[in-house]
Amino acid sequence: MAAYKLTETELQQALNSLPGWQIKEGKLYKEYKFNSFATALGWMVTVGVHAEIMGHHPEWSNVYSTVRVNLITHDIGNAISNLDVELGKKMEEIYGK
Ligand SMILES: C[C@H](O)[C@H](O)[C@H]1CNC2=NC(N)=NC(=O)C2=N1
Repeated sequence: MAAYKLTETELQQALNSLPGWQIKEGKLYKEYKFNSFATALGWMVTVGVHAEIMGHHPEWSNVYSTVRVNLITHDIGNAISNLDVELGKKMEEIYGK
């Protein structure tokens, strides 16, 4: 799917449906907490499969049971796109399972 830069209005609407997410240094950011390293890693693997299917990949880091995620689209000059929102929603869906 093609990536397009979101307008400020679209971005605000997206944030309303992404609990705990914020704009940090120009990226869509969230810190996820898990019960254990294994749970965090399992979530990352499932999200990673979806990222690969989408052809859209997160910047993220893991320390024990914490995963910090930054979503940005390199192909459109490092702007937040529809694909970042789609991936963020997929992360929420998998986190809630
Ligand atoms: C060709 C390939 O689909 C592109 O390079 C994709 C890969 N994954 C990507 N991931 C992210 N986060 N941004 C991109 O612009 C991007 N581009």
